[in-house]
Amino acid sequence: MGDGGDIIKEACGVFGVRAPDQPVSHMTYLGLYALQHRGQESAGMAVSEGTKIWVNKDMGLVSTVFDHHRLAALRGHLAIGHTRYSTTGASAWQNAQPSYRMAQEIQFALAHNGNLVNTPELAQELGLAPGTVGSDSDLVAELVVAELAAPDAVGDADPLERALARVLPRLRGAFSFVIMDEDRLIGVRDPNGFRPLFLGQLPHGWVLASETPALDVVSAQVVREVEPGEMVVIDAAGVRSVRPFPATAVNPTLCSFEFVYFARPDGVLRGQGVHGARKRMGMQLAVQAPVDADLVVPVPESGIPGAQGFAQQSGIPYGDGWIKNRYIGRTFIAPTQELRDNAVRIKLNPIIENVAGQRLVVVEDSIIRATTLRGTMRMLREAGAAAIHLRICSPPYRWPCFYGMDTGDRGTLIAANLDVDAIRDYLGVDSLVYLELDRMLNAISDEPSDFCTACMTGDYPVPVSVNTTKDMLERA
Ligand SMILES: O=P(O)(O)OC[C@H]1O[C@H](OP(=O)(O)OP(=O)(O)O)[C@H](O)[C@@H]1O
Ligand SMILES: NC(=O)CC[C@H](N)C(=O)O
Ligand code: SF4
Repeated sequence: MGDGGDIIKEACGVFGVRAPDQPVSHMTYLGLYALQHRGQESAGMAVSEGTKIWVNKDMGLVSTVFDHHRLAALRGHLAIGHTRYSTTGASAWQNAQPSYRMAQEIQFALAHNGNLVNTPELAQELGLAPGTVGSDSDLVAELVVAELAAPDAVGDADPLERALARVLPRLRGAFSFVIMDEDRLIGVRDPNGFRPLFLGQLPHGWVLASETPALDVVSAQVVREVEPGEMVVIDAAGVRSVRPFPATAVNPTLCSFEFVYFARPDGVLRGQGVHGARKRMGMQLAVQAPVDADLVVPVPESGIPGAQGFAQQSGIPYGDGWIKNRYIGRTFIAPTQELRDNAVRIKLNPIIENVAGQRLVVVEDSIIRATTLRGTMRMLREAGAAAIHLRICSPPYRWPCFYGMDTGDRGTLIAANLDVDAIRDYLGVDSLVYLELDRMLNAISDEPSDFCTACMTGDYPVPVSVNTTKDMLERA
């Protein structure tokens, strides 16, 4: 199980709004707050007042970084924002987003959800000295600057759009971008659409966001998803759709783990409610692996809909096994194994009267490095559970993700190193069953082939290089 020094992380959250005469920085704050679960390391926003773009970002949660005074100073009609989980580049202020540049008298800022898989090649093409940029996202800003400065760019009617049209097709991997200049809001989704991106409408404006709950909180109507391989340009004239990628590159493979864990359950992806999909995963588990038991309990929080589905399908009563401390976020983001272990103990405390003497079905969304379940299963045994039957709403997570989740090396992934029986013994449970892949995909969608499943199958939709490391741009 590795040295425990790697961090398992998930996708970032992006938000953008163009709404003249509206408090766009406050709206961005609300949107980022709704996307906090996608990134808890740093938060930032860029706001345009028409001639200048102001950037404010810092390490920490959205509510830590921004207060009323900071927001009040950020006035304008256009803003983008970001909540970060680092996948390329250290978790440090200089890699916080949005990235801002001013080149050839053109200002722009960009925020990125996803992870590029050709970062070393792109950095080499640019001839950047090591350490010039730390993250793949900042590298994209540098690529745009280089195109703005290209001799044949001089005099172009729209240098930024021209630069994007030249840069975007060179990027490989996962990227949902929100980009702005002084007056335009731009959204881009990679040809695979690994990470979500939605377009929403206000009475007098437009919004882009990683997930639909971020549109809900600013009272924007969901219009549609930005399509894989699409760029939307939003200005005073409305929304314009551009296709910067060759049609042959478009191959929709949305991250299936968005449905399992990343996305908020109150959101909708590909027209499917996430809560409903998780519930169906639990129902499928009950069909695949029935068991005689007294109570179905979820591992809060992402295991809850699956446990509800398992209980409904099996007829076994549903109950609470733990109380979750409401002041703690997601746990596997802490930077050391010791902190992660402690976070689990602080986050979840068993309800002894519910579990003592009971034969339990415990439902969880996923096992990555098993920090959560090692802690929570120990708690259940200490609380006197008579039996523990563990059911997981996804297949074993055996392969690293290179598309926006930092799973370090394979040594950190428990299912890459132990078979299911050995994991059952490691966790000290009576039985352990993972949901079969087909059942998981059928629970998600009527079109189950249109998803990335690489971390469960090793089948990577976009080829990945084994030479990429998180600090590849920062090494001297
Ligand atoms: O096997 P692990 O390495 O522990 O990772 C998997 C666990 O991490 C997540 O919980 P998290 O606390 O991040 O979020 P949640 O509150 O949404 O369940 C997930 O729901 C699993 O419980
Ligand atoms: N998880 C993400 O989407 C991260 C975005 C980007 N790769 C970064 O590390 O900042
Ligand atoms: S490898 Fe897994 S986590 Fe990464 S994009 Fe694919 S399905 Fe999602």
